[in-house]
Amino acid sequence: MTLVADHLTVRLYPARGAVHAVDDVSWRLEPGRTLAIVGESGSGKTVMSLAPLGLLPPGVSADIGGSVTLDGAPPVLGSDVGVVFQDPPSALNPLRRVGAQVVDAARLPRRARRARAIELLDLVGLPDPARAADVYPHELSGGMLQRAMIAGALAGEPRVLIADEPTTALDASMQEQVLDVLADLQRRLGLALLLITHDIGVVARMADDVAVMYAGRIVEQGPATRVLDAPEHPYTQGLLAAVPTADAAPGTRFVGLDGAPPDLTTRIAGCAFAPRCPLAVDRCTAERPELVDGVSCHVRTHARSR
Ligand SMILES: Nc1ncnc2c1ncn2[C@@H]1O[C@H](COP(=O)(O)OP(=O)(O)OP(=O)(O)O)[C@@H](O)[C@H]1O
Repeated sequence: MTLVADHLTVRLYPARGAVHAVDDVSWRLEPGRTLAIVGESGSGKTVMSLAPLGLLPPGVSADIGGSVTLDGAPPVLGSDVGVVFQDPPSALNPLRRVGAQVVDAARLPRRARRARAIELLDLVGLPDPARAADVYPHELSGGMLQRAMIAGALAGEPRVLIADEPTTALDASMQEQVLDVLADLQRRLGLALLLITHDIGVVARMADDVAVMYAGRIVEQGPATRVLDAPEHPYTQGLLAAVPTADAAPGTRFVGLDGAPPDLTTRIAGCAFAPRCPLAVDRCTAERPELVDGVSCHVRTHARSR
């Protein structure tokens, strides 16, 4: 089952005004593959991934244009697509046992719930799953909790897992463990993984393909090896400039660039990166570049066509 975003646009309406959070992005995610979404904070990674499933920031409404479909139909949260959030302690209820929360997304009769929770906790490699099911969240380490969150995301037997910064809150050894669990599950269950990350090490280790977002748009997209080893968009080059990429360890984060991303309350006519771009020419501020062979840049496209 292939998850496809087709000209997806998301406009958010917080209490005042509108935010062009996602602006005409398209991608495909095949079973068993990992697509990493990278880009600075605020570039739209989370909204792009979650808004089509009805998951919006609190108090915000949205207009969604284009589509996200799984084999042609809108995906159902839980049973088609599971979501692993960034910060397990805040995503879990401290007053409910871990096992009960793990099976929230599964429609099961009461007496089957504990056994299923234990099965799921075992699937994600928790050493004593029966005990883990009966404890409260504060009794588990951060890494264990994140695994429990992954177990919960799998309760509805989804074909796709969206993981939003799944290792950011963890120390280095826990990060490795959680990535091992994700890679292992993917192999065993044939899951497709949409991985939102700031971490080049995570991209290098996990991703088949990468989409680089800037100001709600995809500026570069392609096989992870190509994008990491030979980035073409000036923004991707800037992101990767200061770090070794080939065998970056998990925990190696993208560096910030000088300057600030644009205000997304107004629609940008040209290339959103033009004001910060060392290569920008007049055309860049006037006309939005298309994504051509995986790169959305007038200067690159022009250079290639010569
Ligand atoms: N609650 C909100 N109210 C108003 N605007 C919001 C809200 N949440 C997100 N946005 C806007 O939507 C845009 C996309 O945000 P999003 O969270 O998807 O970015 P992100 O790339 O996932 O960032 P991060 O890496 O920090 O999670 C940003 O411009 C942000 O300001």
